[in-house]
Amino acid sequence: MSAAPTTGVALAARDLRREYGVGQSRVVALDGVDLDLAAARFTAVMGPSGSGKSTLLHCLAGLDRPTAGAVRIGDADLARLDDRRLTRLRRDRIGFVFQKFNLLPTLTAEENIVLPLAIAGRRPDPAWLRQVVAAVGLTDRLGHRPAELSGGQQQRVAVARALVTRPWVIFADEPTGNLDSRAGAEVLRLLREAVDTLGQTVVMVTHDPAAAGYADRVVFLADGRLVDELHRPTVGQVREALDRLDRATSGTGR
Ligand SMILES: Nc1ncnc2c1ncn2[C@@H]1O[C@H](COP(=O)(O)OP(=O)(O)OP(=O)(O)O)[C@@H](O)[C@H]1O
Repeated sequence: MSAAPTTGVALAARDLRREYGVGQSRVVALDGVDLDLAAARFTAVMGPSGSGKSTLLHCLAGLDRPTAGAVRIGDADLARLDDRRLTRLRRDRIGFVFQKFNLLPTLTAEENIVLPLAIAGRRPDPAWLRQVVAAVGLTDRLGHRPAELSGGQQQRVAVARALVTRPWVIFADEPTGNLDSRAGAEVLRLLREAVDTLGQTVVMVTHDPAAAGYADRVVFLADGRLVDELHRPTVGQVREALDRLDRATSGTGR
């Protein structure tokens, strides 16, 4: 497989649909989403509850298969991969940061960070590992287990774990949802720095306009469709766009 793209389009979705259930209980979670994400950019996905943000993230990241449509990440067309290849692509080429950190409690911070490499049977590149650990500010905490770290430090371990494989794309689902605003800001600065200094591509779902204010681009979903987007927005502009969306979707029953 090729190296992570740092220019051009890192990820492309075409006419993405995801339906759940059948008959009366059928729900159209994604209703024809087209999205190109530039490499080495930070994109935030926002929208009202139930608008399809998590479904979109899961389909883009190969955690869920869309009902129809295509997703390309780097040189891979996800629909063409069988389950084994998709699992390998997720392990080697995609980084994840979840709201609930998802660290293994019995492993130290360092062991958690290198876990994706250990699972893949690869050794960490010592210089890269040092750079990642220094970037997340955890050099003096590497021997601690998650329970001995603050929430913000645990999430920084999770960001380092996502960075260590040099993935094509890091997907972050509400990464600051469990953090106070100061720890949340540290994690967001870290993601921003990964984009600016390492050329990392990051996609983040968030409800928080302040978090979206760190992004290069914010796309807005409503009823499973992309309905608006902002480039390099201020937090105020994100709030205004969400207010517009609330007014436009109120009364639609979602
Ligand atoms: N496994 C599932 N089975 C049935 N319906 C589902 C399933 N997952 C999601 N949905 C439905 O699909 C729609 C989109 O859900 P999704 O979780 O993607 O929205 P969201 O924008 O992430 O919401 P939130 O902000 O509340 O997390 C919702 O109507 C939801 O009820």
